[in-house]
Amino acid sequence: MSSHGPARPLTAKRSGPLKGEAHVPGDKSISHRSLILGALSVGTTEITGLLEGQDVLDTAKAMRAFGATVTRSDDGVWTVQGVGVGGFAEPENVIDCGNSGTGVRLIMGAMSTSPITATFTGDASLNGRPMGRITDPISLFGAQSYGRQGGRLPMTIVGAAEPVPVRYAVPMPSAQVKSAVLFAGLNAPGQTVVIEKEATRDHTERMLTGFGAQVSAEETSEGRVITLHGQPELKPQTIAVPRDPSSAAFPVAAALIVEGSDVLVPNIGLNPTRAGLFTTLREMGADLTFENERLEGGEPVADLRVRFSTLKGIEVPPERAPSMIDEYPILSVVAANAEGKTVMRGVKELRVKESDRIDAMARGLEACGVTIEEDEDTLIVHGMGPGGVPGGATTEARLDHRIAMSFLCLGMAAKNPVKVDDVGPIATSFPIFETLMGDLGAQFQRDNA
Ligand SMILES: O=C(O)C1=C[C@@H](OP(=O)(O)O)[C@@H](O)[C@H](O)C1
Ligand SMILES: C=C(OP(=O)(O)O)C(=O)O
Repeated sequence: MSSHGPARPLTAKRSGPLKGEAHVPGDKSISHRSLILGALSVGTTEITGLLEGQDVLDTAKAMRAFGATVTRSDDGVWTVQGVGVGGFAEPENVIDCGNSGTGVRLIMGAMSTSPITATFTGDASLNGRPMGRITDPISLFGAQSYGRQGGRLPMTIVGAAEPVPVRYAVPMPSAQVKSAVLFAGLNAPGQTVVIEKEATRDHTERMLTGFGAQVSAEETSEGRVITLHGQPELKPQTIAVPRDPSSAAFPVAAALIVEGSDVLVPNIGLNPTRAGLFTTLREMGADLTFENERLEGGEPVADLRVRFSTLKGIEVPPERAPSMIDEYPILSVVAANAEGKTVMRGVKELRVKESDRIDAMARGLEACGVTIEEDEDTLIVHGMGPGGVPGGATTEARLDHRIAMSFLCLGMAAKNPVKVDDVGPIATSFPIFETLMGDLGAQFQRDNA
């Protein structure tokens, strides 16, 4: 059972050319961080373009539970009146982060160095995901945690009353873990140091600097070493959230595989730690150009112009994985429509997302007639050429928005319709997906229609 109500199936049918502009919602990573850093500032932060998906709404609710005042105006401007670093109040009830790994992990980090106790839970997907990757480093600051077997939610965190600063090498490529440690370090005296072997998305570092914290990053033989000076007074900011490249990935991919398509996806954040998919698609031969490249709020932004293309399979360099980690499901759909095989290695982190994304994509693609090879850390898709995927199956979303959206895109180019058993989870990150794709020309059919 999901916690978002009864399952809502949707079928995607082979669609005519996709045409027009796709205005995708705000960046999910930056939206969570805007709310949390706003709550840790002294004064009022103003946010435009916030992603109003369920994941981010759950983080807004959590920030209220920790004592911040979070409001939305009728024209969609969000304000957060913060309580300052170390100012979190103890929540009166359980914090439900829904489907959001980013939400729960960043908030656990942020509260773990305050003398308060909070209990966290989520939906069936989130309650199955590993939290040891957060409880290990926060225990070094002095926090305690009590969760289910295997470090799973529901979990109670007892924040450190007298936190000490930490030096921590993140054992897996994870921006969530890095960010949780940095947020914990905010309320520890002295310098907290986080080391990452592979660079992951750097929104936390950029935004901490924007909010007035002293943060520096240095490339060394150990990897990227990030140093934060604890107990700053964070200054409220005015934030314009760029549009999410991970959401842009869906109309971009659909346009590449649906014959005759020509789509513009304006104002997309192209932070290099996020843009790996677009590099990969170009290597496959995609007609994808960046127009009007510019800087907005310190982040590179461009309009993406994409046209249907005949693509070839490639080997994706494993070191690129962190910069496109959420895009492998949709890349595997594009790969199924390319000529030759696409090899994706170094992707075992996909197994601990909202679902085991290697298994979810492999089983769904196989059901649609695509040949797959996989091991713990690898997914290989044998392409069937443009429009060559047979389709004609029902695929499982497994409470995972990106799996649901990927299979709908598959259906738009397949010979026979592809049904997704539950598209409810799409509302966590891309609530307007169905309308936006429909406006471009995607053919969807509801069960009762
Ligand atoms: O920090 C973030 O905002 C995110 C980091 C990534 O997770 P990991 O840190 O688990 O790789 C990504 O998958 C997630 O969608 C958002
Ligand atoms: C992995 C994702 O999100 P989270 O970890 O925040 O649930 C995602 O959005 O693809």
